[in-house]
Amino acid sequence: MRTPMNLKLGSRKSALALWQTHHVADLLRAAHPGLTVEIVTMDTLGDLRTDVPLPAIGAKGLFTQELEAALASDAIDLAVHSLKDLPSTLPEGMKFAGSPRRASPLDAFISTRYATFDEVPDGATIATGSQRRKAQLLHRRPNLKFADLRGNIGTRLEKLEREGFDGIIMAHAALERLEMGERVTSALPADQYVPAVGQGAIGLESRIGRDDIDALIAPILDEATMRAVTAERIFMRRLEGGCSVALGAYCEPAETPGQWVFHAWVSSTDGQQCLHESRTGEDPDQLASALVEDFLERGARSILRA
Ligand SMILES: NCc1[nH]cc(CCC(=O)O)c1CC(=O)O
Repeated sequence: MRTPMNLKLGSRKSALALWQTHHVADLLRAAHPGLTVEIVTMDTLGDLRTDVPLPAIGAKGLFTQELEAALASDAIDLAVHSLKDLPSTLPEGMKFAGSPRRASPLDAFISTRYATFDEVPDGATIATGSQRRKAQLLHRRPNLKFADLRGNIGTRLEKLEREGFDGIIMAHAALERLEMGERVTSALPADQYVPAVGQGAIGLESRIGRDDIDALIAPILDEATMRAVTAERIFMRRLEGGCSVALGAYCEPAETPGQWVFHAWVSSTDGQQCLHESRTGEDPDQLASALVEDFLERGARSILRA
């Protein structure tokens, strides 16, 4: 098989995207001494429209489409995404090629006033751009106020200070990767605040038929991460849930070897109508399928529309 000697990785330009792409480049160079890696950066629709809340833009693949066009024309060989941003159904000719080892999947609470989310008093204002996070917080604390929060990680931390929010919620992995882990006030437990599908994982995307790329990336993929995120994406695909609905799914190894726990969450955007369950079993895909069928029977579709 032909191994390309110069590999072109496609990336967004944000600090987090670049960190993740450089991480993939380092892993690939370590696995293939002599390989040269070039990083091609581009803006996506989601980067350009920072003025609008994400659900209002509405398009699928907000952070991925431009990179997919580059894959289609072989301008890049591999696109490096946050897996969370990669839709469950990809454009024709594209595939989810796998993930290296996942970082923290958790949501982080960041505040200069309160040590934990539970200490935040009624009436306080929490900022987040995510419908899922808002719904999960509101479910427990219906008297909180919310503000929208968009932009890259640095911008969001600045807004916490400048706008005087009582707290913000962001992905723990993003702060860790950017060496701002000390900014995390406390992490929200995954069984209560079920993370987004794929959160904390890098998602590699390639053009179907590039067997050379499959062979090249095989040594840097992580089996346990891929079993978990593949199951989470099964759950999401069946519900057609994108980033603008309150849907969470997180699969992790159980304490008993060979067992997995699948945490699932579907709710209305105000968090009032909610399906929430953690189930243990041997096969992540089967846990996802069984849970999603149960949730559909219990009205998941109408709850997500509410
Ligand atoms: N759509 C935003 C987005 N996409 C990926 C990450 C963080 C990294 C990750 O979750 O893997 C974020 C920021 C956030 O959720 O706070």
